[in-house]
Amino acid sequence: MTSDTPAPDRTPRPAPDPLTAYGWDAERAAVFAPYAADGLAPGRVARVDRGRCEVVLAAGPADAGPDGTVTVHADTRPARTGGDPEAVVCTGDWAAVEPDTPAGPVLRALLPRRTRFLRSTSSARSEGQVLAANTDHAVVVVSLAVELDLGRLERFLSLAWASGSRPLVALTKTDLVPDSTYLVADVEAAAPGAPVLPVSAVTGEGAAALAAELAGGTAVLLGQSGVGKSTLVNALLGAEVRTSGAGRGNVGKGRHTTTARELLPLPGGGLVVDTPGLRGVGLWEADEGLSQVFAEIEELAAHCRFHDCEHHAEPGCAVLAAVDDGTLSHRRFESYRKLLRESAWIASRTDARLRAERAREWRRREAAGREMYERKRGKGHRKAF
Ligand SMILES: Nc1nc2c(ncn2[C@@H]2O[C@H](COP(=O)(O)OP(=O)(O)OP(=O)(O)O)[C@@H](O)[C@H]2O)c(=O)[nH]1
Ligand SMILES: [Zn+2]
Repeated sequence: MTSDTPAPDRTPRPAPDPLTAYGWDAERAAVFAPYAADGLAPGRVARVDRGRCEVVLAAGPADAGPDGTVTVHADTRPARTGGDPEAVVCTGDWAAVEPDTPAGPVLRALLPRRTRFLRSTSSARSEGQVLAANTDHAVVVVSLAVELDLGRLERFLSLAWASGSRPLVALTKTDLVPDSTYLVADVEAAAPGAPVLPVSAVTGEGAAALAAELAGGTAVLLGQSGVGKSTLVNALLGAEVRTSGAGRGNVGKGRHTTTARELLPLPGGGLVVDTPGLRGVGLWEADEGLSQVFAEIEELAAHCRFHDCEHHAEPGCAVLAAVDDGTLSHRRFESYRKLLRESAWIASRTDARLRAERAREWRRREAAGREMYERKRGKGHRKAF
């Protein structure tokens, strides 16, 4: 191609990659280049179940599906995990697949994850369990039909932030409350940095706005049972899309489609991951998320006299001062402390190394506290602040 020709460029463009609808982009293609050179195909994991997974690949001419993809089944054991315990295949992963081996398609490697939802395991092992990978949006679903539990909302939001996904709050069942203005305001105050969308499956309010928010990526829905997650997923999918997978039948030898997958393309663009284990989970590795959810408290904490202030009774604590003068609500402060404690407890339970470190830290603090106390006593008066 010459750069000095004024005529419009009429070179034929390649057809859009069918995997684009599944989140394939230039950056992923660049990371994948060495695998492509090895003759491997990129695919997105749509479901994992007992050592087997479903992977969506761009279809060849022989097995053209309606959207240009084909779903294949493979073992979840990729060849190159580098011993990383987190490198266990999960829904949403991108993989390098050798499509045609005598044993069927084989996963050769996993691409690095941009985001992931982790759950700490109940065992003593320190690694978490990955529930979903490469999600861009985390929709925290809250029902307006029952009393708002802002503490629970804050917990889900910290999980969302910690995953690396962009949080979004969907307030469902607005048709059941006469005026949701104050409820929306309360939720907004508890969710800094996250858009809050009131929706109703009955009136259709907010459905288009939500679809527009999710159009550009992969979303997961989090929330308590009964808040309306399935209803929301169905509304996003539309009835047609749900059944179209079943109508596809067999494609190609040894390959077949399935309706059981958990990675569901939305008609307006984007995908939703609907993994049973992901809907209402406990807190795991959410410290980073907590500082996002409680951004204003972390900001106050920067002004505490001691940089490691725990906001209990320390002198010069800016957080306690804000609670005292009413700028920080007591409820929010307590919620912050509760979630921090819970998060630290889970971390310590699952990580012996951290436990040992923490014991050392407490000993150090105790000694420092004793020393300070002795010094104060020695001076015979309390320092004013
Ligand atoms: N009035 C009203 N009812 C709704 C709305 N959305 C969901 N519901 C009802 O709420 C109930 C629970 O909805 P689901 O979508 O099953 O809730 P879920 O969050 O998926 O629940 P789990 O599957 O248990 O996690 C159902 O009876 C729905 O019909 C809404 O916007 N308005
Ligand atoms: Zn403090």
